[in-house]
Amino acid sequence: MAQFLIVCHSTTGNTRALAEAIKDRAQSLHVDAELADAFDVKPEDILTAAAVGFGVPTFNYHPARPITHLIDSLCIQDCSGKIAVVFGSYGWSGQGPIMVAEKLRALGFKVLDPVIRVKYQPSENEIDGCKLLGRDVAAMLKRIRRTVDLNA
Ligand SMILES: Cc1cc2nc3c(=O)[nH]c(=O)nc-3n(C[C@H](O)[C@H](O)[C@H](O)COP(=O)(O)O)c2cc1C
Repeated sequence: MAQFLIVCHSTTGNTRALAEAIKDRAQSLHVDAELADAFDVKPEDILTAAAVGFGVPTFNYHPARPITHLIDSLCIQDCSGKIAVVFGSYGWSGQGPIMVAEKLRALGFKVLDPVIRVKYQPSENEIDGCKLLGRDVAAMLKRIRRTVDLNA
């Protein structure tokens, strides 16, 4: 799997549009980024990625189940220092991404700000915000790679 794995659950495409923007910007900066549906991702795919994006819409006042199921399966693994970004579309309460970010921090992930929440379909400005997040992840991964190269 990719160096930057973006895992997404999206029923009507709103969260997926955010995920695509993050992935496209990271790829444009020559980062090995891949977008996958949560149903197709295994815990080991997350453990081998250096950075992980979680696209999580809110349903029934909770984060989408396929994403929490995946995160719960990571609980006994060491995720400390792994970079994460969290984002998702919502309709009225929108707590899904916040709850996921808290879970990830408790697991040791370094969750970047901002956790992006978008009401229903993203606007162009909101897509631009996702592109900035993709750029930030790319910059961090490049910095890590440079440090590893210098120490080799
Ligand atoms: C059955 C159902 C339950 C929902 N529950 C919530 C909710 O509790 N809070 C909220 O903010 N939005 C809720 N929504 C709205 C969705 O989060 C919203 O439609 C979102 O854009 C879906 O994103 P997606 O297209 O990526 O799946 C609900 C939508 C459906 C269909």
